[in-house]
Amino acid sequence: MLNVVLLVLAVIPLVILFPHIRKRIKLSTLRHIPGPESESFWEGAARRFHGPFCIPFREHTLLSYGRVVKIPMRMGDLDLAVSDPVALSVMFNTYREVYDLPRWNSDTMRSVFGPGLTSVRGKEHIRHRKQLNPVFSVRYLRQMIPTFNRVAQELTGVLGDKISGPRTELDVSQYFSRYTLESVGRTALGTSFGSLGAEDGTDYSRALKEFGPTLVKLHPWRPLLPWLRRTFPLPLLQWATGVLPWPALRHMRAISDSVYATSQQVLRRKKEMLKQGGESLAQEVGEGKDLMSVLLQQNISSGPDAMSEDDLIGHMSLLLLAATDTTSTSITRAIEVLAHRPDAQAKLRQELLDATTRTGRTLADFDYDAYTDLPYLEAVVRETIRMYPSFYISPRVAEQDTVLPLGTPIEGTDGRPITELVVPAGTMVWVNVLGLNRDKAIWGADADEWRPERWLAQLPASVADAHVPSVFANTMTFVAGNRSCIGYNMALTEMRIALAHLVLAFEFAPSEKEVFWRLGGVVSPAVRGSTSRKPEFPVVMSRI
Ligand code: HEM
Repeated sequence: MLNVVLLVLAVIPLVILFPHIRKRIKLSTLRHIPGPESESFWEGAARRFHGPFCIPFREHTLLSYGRVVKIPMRMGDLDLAVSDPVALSVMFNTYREVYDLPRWNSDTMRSVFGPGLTSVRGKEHIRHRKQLNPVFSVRYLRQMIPTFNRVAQELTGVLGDKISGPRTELDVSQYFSRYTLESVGRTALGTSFGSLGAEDGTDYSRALKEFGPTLVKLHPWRPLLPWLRRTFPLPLLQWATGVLPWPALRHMRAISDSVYATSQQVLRRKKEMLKQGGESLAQEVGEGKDLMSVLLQQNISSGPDAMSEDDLIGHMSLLLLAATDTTSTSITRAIEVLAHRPDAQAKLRQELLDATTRTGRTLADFDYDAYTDLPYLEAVVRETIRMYPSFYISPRVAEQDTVLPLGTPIEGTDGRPITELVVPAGTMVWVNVLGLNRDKAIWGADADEWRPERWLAQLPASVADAHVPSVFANTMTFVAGNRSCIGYNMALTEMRIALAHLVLAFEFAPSEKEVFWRLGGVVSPAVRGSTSRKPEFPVVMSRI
């Protein structure tokens, strides 16, 4: 009897550890891929690669080792970062059902926001995406231009009021954030979050802003979430988040409650207006043309495929989250480079002046085509999102063993060429957005330089020859495949409009304070020496 008990006790750990041991053995095929050193068996390079101040290490890792990078993780695990266009094409096309968001990622989003696009996986994602795709078409975007113009005018009005004297230093970060939140609030949800000049914003806008930095604090524990969700009932987990003495977790719970309550309130009001019909809808902020109103009307005729109230609430919350900081930090990056490059700033301002004079219209009357017909503005936008993507990496996990062919072989650490990657199931494969956007073999020797002029001439043949699987301008900024950014056209439009209004109204020069970039969900600006957790971007402004 004792022997049987001992045997069982010996077998249990083996059963638990077997999948991990098998994965470690399979991972050994990747051992000669170049990458940063591990700090220790327990830590790998995880602490340096994730966390608020990881940006310099991330940039070094993603830009220095070539198109495939091996990143040692905790307890001997390995992640890959891939920027080889052929391998990425195979991931996004042939293996589109194999490489999905990791479960810890979608489970986090689901726990906080409910079932939005980034919370669902596999077939459920395909169904939701099919329902949402049409409302993101350029057809609807064209109708939103007057709203974006109005919000951009509010932005320049609020900033103009803050300028006292010929040159004033302002922290514009919060105002750019409010511009993007208000733009997407009015056009996507048909709701307003109040004046762009209000000092503190609403509970909802604060909750959305605090999500990213709080998530970065909880990141090391996220891999446990799928297991917790499988093991314990949801009400118990929800109760625990409210009582455990863990400030970041409790904060996340408060964020979740606040976002859910507001989205629910907006949705119920919208449904009520829809029931009352045309007159009532026309008086709403979005005049019944906002994406949620369109979606609700589509939903009525969708029969059994109609989205539930929880689905719609999840979509609303996640759309706002995905739309706000990503776009505002891209606008901030553009203003940062323009402040350092007065020549480019003057050239852009001249193009805008010429266009308003030629057409006899002010920017407030510009439509979609008028904005896309400004080559230098377009070049500034493209070059900024190429050089400074809001996400340097995008996560995917291999759900089964796969082989990814490489377009260009890499040299292994043993000096031998590697032509394909044998990727075991369960391996994290990060899409190396930054690496691809700055790949010198694709973009040329000046790939690390912000040079909008590259977009005014024919791009080098190497760009077309690389066949980058991209949704915009051969860059990986919005990723690609069935999980690519659904709102990229809206983001680009908001950027064009904000930059046009800002550069025509103000001149920008760098602050003497040192600005650096850290991870707060997306890559966000901060001031060296400041203790603030919020994004900060001081810039010297004068009225034109
Ligand atoms: C410059 C601004 C933006 C950037 C750089 C950006 C980038 C991205 C990236 C990289 C992804 C893919 C993430 C992944 O594959 O893991 C993504 C997904 C997404 N984005 Fe954006 N985004 C921006 C603006 C927007 C806007 C304005 C909206 C909505 C109006 C939006 C809505 C979404 C949604 C809903 C997803 C999830 C798509 C899915 O899982 O099917 N984004 N975005």
